[in-house]
Amino acid sequence: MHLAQAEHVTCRFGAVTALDRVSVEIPEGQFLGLLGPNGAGKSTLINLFAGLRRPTSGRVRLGGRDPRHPAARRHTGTTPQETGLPAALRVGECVDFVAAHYPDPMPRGELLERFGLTGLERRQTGGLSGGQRRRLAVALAFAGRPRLVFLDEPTTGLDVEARHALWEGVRAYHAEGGTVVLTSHYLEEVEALAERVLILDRGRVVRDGTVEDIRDAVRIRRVTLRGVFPLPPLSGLAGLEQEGDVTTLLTADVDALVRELVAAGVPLADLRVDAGSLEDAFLAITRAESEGIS
Ligand SMILES: Nc1ncnc2c1ncn2[C@@H]1O[C@H](COP(=O)(O)OP(=O)(O)OP(=O)(O)O)[C@@H](O)[C@H]1O
Repeated sequence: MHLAQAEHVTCRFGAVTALDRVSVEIPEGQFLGLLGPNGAGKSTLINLFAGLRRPTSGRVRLGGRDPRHPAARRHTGTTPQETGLPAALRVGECVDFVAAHYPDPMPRGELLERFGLTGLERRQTGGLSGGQRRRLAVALAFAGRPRLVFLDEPTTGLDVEARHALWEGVRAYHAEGGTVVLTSHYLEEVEALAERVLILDRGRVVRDGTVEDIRDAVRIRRVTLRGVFPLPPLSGLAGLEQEGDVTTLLTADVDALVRELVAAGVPLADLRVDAGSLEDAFLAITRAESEGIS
């Protein structure tokens, strides 16, 4: 069953087309990573599903209904990119206030524990650190035991420990059958968690598949060499990283690259070839899109 659907959705803001005939179906239980460069339309799509906007054309459905209808959103939790919490309210009061809107909320203690916020019930939200505040905002999306959550950049501004605490909570929710739509600029998080990845670019869906599908579609490989040497001009190079005496070359054609290196007399010390990451594939796809060669 599909919990949420967008059918040929276009959303315009004046002259800007934020979404251009986007269709996507979100089945129950899926962990979907929504990726795209800045301004690709990710937040706009989430806002449509959250019932905050209506599309210029096309149709958006949540549990088979228009998401602007409150009943359609009863089983949905959302953490927008930016959230404001009343500074004078205590953490526990915030949770109780949100939980009161739902028939079967998660017990306060359990919710706070899931997101590493135990012991902060009596703290006013204005006295929380930025990371704690963000985690509370994310936790609130889960207060009503939703079937589907939309998390727009939930880990922005969190340190490593806080990110782990947050992912533990989200992972536990998904392991129990919860459906997650996540946008994040941390692609290694999406790579580790998402079962499906949808890439938007300038309002259009440019890729939709599993992490493996996306990586395989571009077949980017990471070729690593050790040593200090001048690099010759290389054709078909999709990226270059240099750290200390380790050079990493990204390419879709390892054979041709190695031939060029050999021909130029580059010493192939500690040569390693690894599969590219989701981030490598993402950058190759969005670069190709912006150059109009996909
Ligand atoms: N309320 C609005 N008024 C005018 N333009 C808007 C509005 N909301 C979004 N846009 C424009 O629509 C496009 C898509 O924006 P959106 O915020 O959905 O992108 P995004 O993929 O979430 O970007 P980011 O990664 O930067 O958060 C952008 O060009 C943005 O400037």
